[in-house]
Amino acid sequence: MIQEVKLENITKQIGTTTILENICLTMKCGQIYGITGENGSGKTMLMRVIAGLVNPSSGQLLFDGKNRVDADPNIGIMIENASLYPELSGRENLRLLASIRKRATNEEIDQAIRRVGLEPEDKRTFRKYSLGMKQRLMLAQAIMEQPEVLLLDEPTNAIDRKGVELVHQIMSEEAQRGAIVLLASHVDYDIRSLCSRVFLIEKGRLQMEV
Ligand SMILES: Nc1ncnc2c1ncn2[C@@H]1O[C@H](COP(=O)(O)OP(=O)(O)OP(=O)(O)O)[C@@H](O)[C@H]1O
Repeated sequence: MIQEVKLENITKQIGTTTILENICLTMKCGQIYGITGENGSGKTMLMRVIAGLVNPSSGQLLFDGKNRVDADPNIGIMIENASLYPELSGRENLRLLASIRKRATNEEIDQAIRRVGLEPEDKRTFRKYSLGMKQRLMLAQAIMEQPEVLLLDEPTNAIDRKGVELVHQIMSEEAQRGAIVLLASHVDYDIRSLCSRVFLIEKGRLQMEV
């Protein structure tokens, strides 16, 4: 398990626009961290940089003091617009994604689907899922490989009340397992009830602890 993820002066520029500016952040295993901020403030971009989906323009991202290549961190990410195949069932989608890294067995995939309150045997295609079901499946995808770092971008915005409690429970369980959990959310309740530390991002700058 990774003990610490450290961001040192992470900056991301696209063209002449600075999207993230000198972000410094240290996250420790077993903790849930929150990031809140207005639309367009940089929350999703920060998640993408930590996940390795986007390279920072400058600064360092260290996993137990090592760069990504040397540390090879196991990162789970739940992000808006995740591309799942509309014509495949939930289980088929996750099996396809799991075949890339081969870290989760079919049994572990089914377990993750059950954990989010869905049914692995459900034959319905992803296209026919409700918004909340889609979001649950994306959470199952994020946790199925037992990640060391779990990044959740607005994980509850389409989920019903009972589902929200379930998502909170899963996040707590993941932290108890030793994962570093980072949650981006506008939902005050999510942030306050779960996170040991909460940061505010404003125009790409990580401001203060709320
Ligand atoms: N590929 C891109 N090219 C140019 N600008 C981008 C790109 N991706 C994001 N941005 C810009 O970066 C800024 C931060 O976007 P980001 O999606 O990280 O915001 P956010 O805090 O997650 O917002 P929301 O709460 O709406 O999800 C925005 O101004 C956005 O327009």
